[in-house]
Amino acid sequence: MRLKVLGCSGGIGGGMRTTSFLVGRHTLIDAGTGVGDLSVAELSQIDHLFLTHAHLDHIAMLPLLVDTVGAMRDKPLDVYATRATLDILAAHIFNWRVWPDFREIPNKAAPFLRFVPFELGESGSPEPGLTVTALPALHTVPAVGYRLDSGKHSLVFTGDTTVNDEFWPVVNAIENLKTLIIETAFCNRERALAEASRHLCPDMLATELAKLSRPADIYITHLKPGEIELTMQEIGEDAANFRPKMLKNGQILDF
Ligand SMILES: Nc1ncnc2c1ncn2[C@@H]1O[C@@H]2COP(=O)(O)O[C@H]2[C@H]1O
Repeated sequence: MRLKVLGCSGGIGGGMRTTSFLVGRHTLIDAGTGVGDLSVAELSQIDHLFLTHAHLDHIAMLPLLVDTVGAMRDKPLDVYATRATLDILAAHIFNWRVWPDFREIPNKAAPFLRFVPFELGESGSPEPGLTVTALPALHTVPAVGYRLDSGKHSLVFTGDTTVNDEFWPVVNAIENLKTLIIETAFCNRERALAEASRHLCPDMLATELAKLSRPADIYITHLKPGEIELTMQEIGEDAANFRPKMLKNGQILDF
């Protein structure tokens, strides 16, 4: 199975895109600004969107996606997230004020958009050769990470999270773990902000990675613009033995 990074930055500008991964041809993980780089034909092929949480940098393109391709498709776009996250989207985005409620357009019986509750620990298979499982995450709003299992290897994405002891036993039990994409939003100088906004800084990342008991290729995501180089330098110092690499926009990861 193939994952293409459409966006992995903690902000925008200068070619940066916020979080979205295309998995296979029909599945998205999060719908940040990177989704806008797909062609209309590619956008129309998206059948399944798994959201980690409701923050704007992870959902920004969902309203535009469904409006752009809805009429070209013969089935709804299914959005999988916890009930808590779906409730936030219903109340604050698809509320007819910020955006029309595409769960009722063109009609409730055959809508362009469908919400599918997908809770922590739940697994689903959106396309052949891909099983998605929701993993624990701790953020300022309800959040999950995801395990993507091709049957051969698993790739784990933390989503936005801070220090979380519940996450690591689940990851350590994944026998076919190949890749871990983990966030580090801020540099060490911004530790107070990392704690307030429930993210990680390099020092916290090192504490977290010490809980990983399996070998894995480790990629860093969600670096905030303006402190990318410093944060990666600090990661190189604080977590050197894990050889973390910076995840890049456009990068392809096979698993
Ligand atoms: N006190 C705060 N709590 C949460 N987020 C904050 C705060 N101050 C600034 N932010 C920013 O708001 C952003 C919301 O999205 P993120 O969680 O990616 O990252 C967060 C921070 O960059």
